[in-house]
Amino acid sequence: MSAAPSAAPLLQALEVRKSFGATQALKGVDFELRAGEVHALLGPNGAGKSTLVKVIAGALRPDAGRLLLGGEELGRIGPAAAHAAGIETMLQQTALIPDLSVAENIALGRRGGRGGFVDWRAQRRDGAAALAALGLDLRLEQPVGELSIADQRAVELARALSRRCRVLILDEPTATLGAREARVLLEQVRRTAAEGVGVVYVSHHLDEVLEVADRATVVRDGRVVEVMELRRDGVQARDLVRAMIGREVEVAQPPALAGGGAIALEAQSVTVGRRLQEVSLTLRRGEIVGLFGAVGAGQSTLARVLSGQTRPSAGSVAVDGRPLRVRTPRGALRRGVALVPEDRLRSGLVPAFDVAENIQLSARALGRGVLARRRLPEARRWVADLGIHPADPTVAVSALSGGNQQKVVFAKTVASGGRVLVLEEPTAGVDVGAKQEIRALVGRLAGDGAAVAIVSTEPEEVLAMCHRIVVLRKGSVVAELPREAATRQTLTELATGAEAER
Ligand SMILES: Nc1ncnc2c1ncn2[C@@H]1O[C@H](COP(=O)(O)OP(=O)(O)OP(=O)(O)O)[C@@H](O)[C@H]1O
Repeated sequence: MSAAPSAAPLLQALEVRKSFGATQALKGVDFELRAGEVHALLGPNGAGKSTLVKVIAGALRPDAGRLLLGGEELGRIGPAAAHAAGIETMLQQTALIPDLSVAENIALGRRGGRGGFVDWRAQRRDGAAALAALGLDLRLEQPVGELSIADQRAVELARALSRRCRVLILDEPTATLGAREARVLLEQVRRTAAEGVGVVYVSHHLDEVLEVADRATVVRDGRVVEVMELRRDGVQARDLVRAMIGREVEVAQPPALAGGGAIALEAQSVTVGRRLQEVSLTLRRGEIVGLFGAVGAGQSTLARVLSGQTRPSAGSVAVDGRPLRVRTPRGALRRGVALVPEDRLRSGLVPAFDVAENIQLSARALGRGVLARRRLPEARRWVADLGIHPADPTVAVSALSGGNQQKVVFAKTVASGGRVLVLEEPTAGVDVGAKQEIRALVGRLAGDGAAVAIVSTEPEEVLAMCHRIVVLRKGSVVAELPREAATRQTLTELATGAEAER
């Protein structure tokens, strides 16, 4: 059943309003999704994208407005009813059961046959059909826990298809994937839409959006500012940026190297079990070094070793010439080493505390906090520098959108006064405007003498920020190159070993 995008709306949201206390997250939003289309939802951090998809998925009750599915009023439904109506959400973390097989996971959550009996044969047939529709060649008996993250995502798509899902909501679905796997997933998303599903695609990755989506609705400050046709010739990322933030954003260039600073950090023959083998590396003051690799290549383990949070099984790390023998983030901070981890939940944000308190947390733990009366002005500076929204440091962090929480994590770590900064995916989930602000700030910190390591699976991230790029594959360093010698292509080839295979 291959369907071209049809013009009649499959899902309509009309005049949807939603407030949280004084914050009006949605100020009367109209949104329309057609069967068979991939429809991107774009906007800066805090624009209201997550709020809108939660309303559509029945997870949040709107204050006003209507939802229609196939022309019929959905009313005020909860998550279970939305699901039963054919509206599914794929979360950033997979929602599969690792011990169950591919077939069982695909069948999961489906109603049994008549009389409650599960018709296993029919389910296997459906499962196989869904996998085939996505172009997947997986064994139905294989436990899902043995699959790569990329294949697990694909099984989730197959599950949505086999459930006859009508609306599928994807929120940053490639977040945990490397570049090559992300492309495969985008193709599978297209195939899902080709089966007649309406796909809502929320992402800050504009190149992915241009590749996968037919249309985009751009939201800013709780309102729709534009609905764009993306399949027309000549639509480029910068057109999306202009619609999202109302101005053009310059492409960041790495800052000029401050000159051969002293060695701040030195790793020698670091090995961690089978995850990292004999990695040696130096970081100089004033220098920004990229640690680039595909997901699982070892760069996250290296980040934890460099920041003193994982002890290597062999080899050593020295900071300012002295061995780094710490185990906790606080211990590392005492030695001036700070890690901004990718996972905000592990990064010690206290949701109930306000933005200013969170920014001060690490510094205070070290006895370096600013005086109480200077706390707010200091926090206001961060809020302005990074464009944290809402621009009020007394708001609880739990009330911030995901991207804005990421900015607070960043501010908190940098405010702790670290001189060696290990930043994991520092701009993941933040909008294009804030990306440039964070990149500019990292450049200033290096200019002031900090040594910075940027850990990323995204070529753009290291190309935009770093003076030098170290490429890892399967736990080893396979190349080290100056920024001028690196391109997206060379980095991807080195990281995947594609070059070696040719
Ligand atoms: N549970 C909540 N309590 C209070 N305010 C909230 C809550 N959830 C969202 N908000 C506020 O509503 C606004 C919209 O947030 P939303 O999460 O929808 O933004 P978003 O566009 O998804 O952002 P991001 O790109 O950062 O994920 C923001 O100002 C946010 O701070």
